[in-house]
Amino acid sequence: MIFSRANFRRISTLKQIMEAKIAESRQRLTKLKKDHGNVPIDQVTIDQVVRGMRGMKALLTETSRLDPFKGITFRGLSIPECQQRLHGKYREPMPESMYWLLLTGEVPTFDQVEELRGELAKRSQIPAHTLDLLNSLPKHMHPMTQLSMGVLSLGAESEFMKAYDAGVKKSEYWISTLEDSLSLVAKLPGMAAIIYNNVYKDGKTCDPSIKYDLSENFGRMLGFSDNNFFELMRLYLTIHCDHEGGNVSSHTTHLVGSALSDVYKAYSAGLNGLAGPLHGLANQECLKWLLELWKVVGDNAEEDSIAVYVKETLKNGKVVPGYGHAVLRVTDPRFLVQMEFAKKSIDDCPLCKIVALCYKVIPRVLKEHGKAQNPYPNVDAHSGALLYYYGLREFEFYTVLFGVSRALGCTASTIWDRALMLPIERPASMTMEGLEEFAAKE
Ligand SMILES: CC(=O)SCCNC(=O)CCNC(=O)[C@H](O)C(C)(C)COP(=O)(O)OP(=O)(O)OC[C@H]1O[C@@H](n2cnc3c(N)ncnc32)[C@H](O)[C@@H]1OP(=O)(O)O
Ligand SMILES: O=C([O-])CC(=O)C(=O)O
Repeated sequence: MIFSRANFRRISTLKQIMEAKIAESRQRLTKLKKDHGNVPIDQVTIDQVVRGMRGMKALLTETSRLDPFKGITFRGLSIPECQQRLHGKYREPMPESMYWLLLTGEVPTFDQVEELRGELAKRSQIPAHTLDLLNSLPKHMHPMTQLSMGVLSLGAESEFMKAYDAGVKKSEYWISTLEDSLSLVAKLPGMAAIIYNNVYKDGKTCDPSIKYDLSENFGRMLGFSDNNFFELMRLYLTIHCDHEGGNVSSHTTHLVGSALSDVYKAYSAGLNGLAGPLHGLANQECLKWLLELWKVVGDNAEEDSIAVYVKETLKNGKVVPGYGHAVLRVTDPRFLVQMEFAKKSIDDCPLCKIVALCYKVIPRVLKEHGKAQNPYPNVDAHSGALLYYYGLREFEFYTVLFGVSRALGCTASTIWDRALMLPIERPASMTMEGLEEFAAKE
């Protein structure tokens, strides 16, 4: 069943709740700027300027917060708390509930999740020009390039650009940005499924149904029918959705959006950052690396043979994918929750066993190697093994799943950027000479 725009119904509750929250947050921000605008919160060092601004507090992001030792909280809720409070009638948390939480800061009621689920289903139809574009792309083009192009093309229907051209007031930009964001989030699973079926299957994709939630519809469009796979999708799509504002995909979306580009352009840019091997592409790289390791060490791998393989990777000047993090200094809770999922739901998965063994060995080897600030696994170290177990084995597609999920956080943040009327982002840069002058003064 395809849902037409004629069925379009405004999600009045979501908008009303957001309106009230936004009014309150605007007052808080105005007071903060007026009364405390000059309060220093950080000191910038030369090291931070030349080392990717690591740890520099420079962005306002409301949707989530990352603690180096505790990991991510989404609007104050940890991953286990999200599992307890956002699952609806399922075992794992629903991305629809997570989106409501990110947008409003509140855990939704059952009816509110239903309202959002229905609204997203209604908006899921992909415009003909985007379909034609996706169907015209060559199979050898990386799925992330295809997704980014598809998302960019959706901008032809941007409600924000129409509102901007019509001269809508700045204080109302968030409303059309919410419209665009809901449409983007709704269409992403279908676009991802089209890319998957075009590149790896016979090009045929089923339509989403109002009967199912976003995760089950997505799973079915990818050709799966196992309830455990749908549960994995729920978990995957919620835990990858946001990681505060400084990561490459979220920061890029924020930066491009700050120039008042529509959310399709901003998120397409964010996806291009997610497609880098040090960021989201690490999940594909990790599975590739694990499969090669598996070939070498076999089903009954020993810790020693894994250590030898890891040392070889390091000797060749490569990073161990799925390990290390720019902020985290402990094992990523997103890794742990996936490991828990494997223990609960999967009887015999040789790759998951290798992942568990790697978790014993790699931190020790990386510590000995002495370079990585964080020798522990991140989210990407486990996701591929689970997807592979359920039969989603085309690992070049994995980052597309990440992209479907990250849209929740990136669009929610863009709406809040507009709601709080944040200005264009424009930090200062320095020449080496300028830095040397500072150094000389010291
Ligand atoms: C969803 C996500 O984006 S999670 C991250 C996904 N990326 C990966 O898993 C790729 C592997 N990991 C890495 O490359 C890094 O740990 C990053 C990119 C995640 C973080 O980078 P940084 O903050 O610069 O890490 P850090 O400060 O620890 O780096 C110090 C040194 O250790 C090295 N290092 C860090 N992690 C690793 C690793 N997993 N394997 C080998 N070397 C590593 C860095 O390359 C760097 O080397 P250099 O001094 O020769 O340049
Ligand atoms: O926080 C980061 O830099 C990378 C990361 O784990 C994410 O974006 O999910």
